[in-house]
Amino acid sequence: MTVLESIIEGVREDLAAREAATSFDEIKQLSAAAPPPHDVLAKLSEGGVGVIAEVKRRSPSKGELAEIGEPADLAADYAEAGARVISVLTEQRRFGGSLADLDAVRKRVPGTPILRKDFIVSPYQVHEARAHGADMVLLIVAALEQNVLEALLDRVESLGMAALVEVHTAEEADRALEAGAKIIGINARNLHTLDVDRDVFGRIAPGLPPEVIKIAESGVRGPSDLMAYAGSGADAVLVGEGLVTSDNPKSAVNQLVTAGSHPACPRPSR
Ligand SMILES: O=P(O)(O)OC[C@@H](O)[C@@H](O)c1c[nH]c2ccccc12
Repeated sequence: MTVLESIIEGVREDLAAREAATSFDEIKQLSAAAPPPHDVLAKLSEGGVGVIAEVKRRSPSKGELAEIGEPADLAADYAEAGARVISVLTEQRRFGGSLADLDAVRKRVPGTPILRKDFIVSPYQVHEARAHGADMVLLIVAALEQNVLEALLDRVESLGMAALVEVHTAEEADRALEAGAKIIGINARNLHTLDVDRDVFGRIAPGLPPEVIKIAESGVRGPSDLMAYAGSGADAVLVGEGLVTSDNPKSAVNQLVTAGSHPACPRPSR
């Protein structure tokens, strides 16, 4: 079993427990009653290279990353420093996240779009994300059959949310396009082995249509990595570890935001 498969096994067990407590009909009603979602697509199209800053407590590759006191405080720092979207990991077993973290962040940064970062395998989780105030969810191509990917993408868009469709290979990128993805995240980390290869973005992104929003995920250590991804056509970078392990996450975000809006930074092609 690969790392991805074993994570998903745990996710399905935890999901079954939540489904037993709150029915699909109930979670649908809760999602319909939530305040309307932010327009993530517009936010990511603002020009320059944006920063998606992640609230990440631990990771399967590194274990405990940082003692994140209050995720809401961290998120407030990210937002004040100019992050366009805040990503909150809600997977519990490997990443130490929770829907409670999502709730806390939502409450603190009402004006900033939030990405629910989890291993989404069922429409239940999409409604759950919306019910807890998320504006965007992650859909990992490697984890989903094509028909399931397409059904989940439709579900996300029908709720007015955006999907970050994650790929790691050119074949997965073709599947993402086939499904109609508008925002594609190219993850430098292989979720089967956890190896990071920062060149993956530069190999795949130039082959994507210009209108697709391209996000470089993982392995960003600072402004020079952002500039390199920008040179290959990134609209935004998604950063976790480099921020939570920094002495000053707020200034780390600020440095990335400054680099992404600097005149010398290559512009996205759209
Ligand atoms: O901590 P990093 O290397 O900056 O990476 C952030 C983000 O890309 C990473 O957390 C991630 C990308 N895709 C995922 C899928 C599931 C869980 C986590 C992820």
